[in-house]
Amino acid sequence: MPDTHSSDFAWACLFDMDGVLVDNTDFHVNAWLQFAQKHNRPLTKEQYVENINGRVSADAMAYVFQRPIPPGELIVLTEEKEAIYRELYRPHLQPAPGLLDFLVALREQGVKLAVGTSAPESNVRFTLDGLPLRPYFNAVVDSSMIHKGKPDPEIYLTAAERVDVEPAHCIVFEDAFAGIEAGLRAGMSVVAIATTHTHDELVGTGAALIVDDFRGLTVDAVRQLVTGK
Ligand SMILES: O=P(O)(O)OC[C@H]1O[C@@H](O)[C@H](O)[C@@H](O)[C@@H]1O
Repeated sequence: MPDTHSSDFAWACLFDMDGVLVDNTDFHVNAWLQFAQKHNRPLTKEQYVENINGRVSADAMAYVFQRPIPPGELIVLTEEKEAIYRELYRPHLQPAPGLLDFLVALREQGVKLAVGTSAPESNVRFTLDGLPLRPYFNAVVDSSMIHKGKPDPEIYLTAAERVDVEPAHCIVFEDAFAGIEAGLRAGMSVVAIATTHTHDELVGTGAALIVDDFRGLTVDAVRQLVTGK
């Protein structure tokens, strides 16, 4: 019997990490607030969501300290903040609801899978090897591999290149405004996950689908975003 669901071209799903593979936004918020307080810098949750969420550490730290941070200092400050985050989140580390079943279903259909994250490599190891999720993915792109962070499209364009799928045939899964913009600017369809933002806040971002988590998704529903069927 012919497979009516298959597509005649390769397609890929590119996943953001924080807030998507894991529902950890509150832990990042608390880590940033603790970190800022320690350095006597003013920072609120609202400022975090607007200016830091989903962005690479170079941009986040420049926002917190209101100045560009030289490379050596950036490494030290980043690891200080991320150590606080990992300590807070470690006891709660778990995949987002429905994620594992969804990844298995995609792999069974031969869909290429990649991660595109603004996180540093230390947090990628913590999450992808800690769960472990790395075996599901054909490629992982983190902040050490790119020049410009989200909302620039570089992270997702690099991920598409690594899995050898053209951008128009890629679907990005994102929770952050900066990440949604990065996916759209890369010429990709975006599925927004309503973890950091509410469903209502995500309406009007340009995301093709908005879901609470992966339990509401099927391979067919996302395939339609690239095949247009
Ligand atoms: O959402 P992504 O791209 O996985 O981003 C990771 C970054 O997300 C931010 O929200 C965190 O505050 C950072 O510390 C983290 O590195």
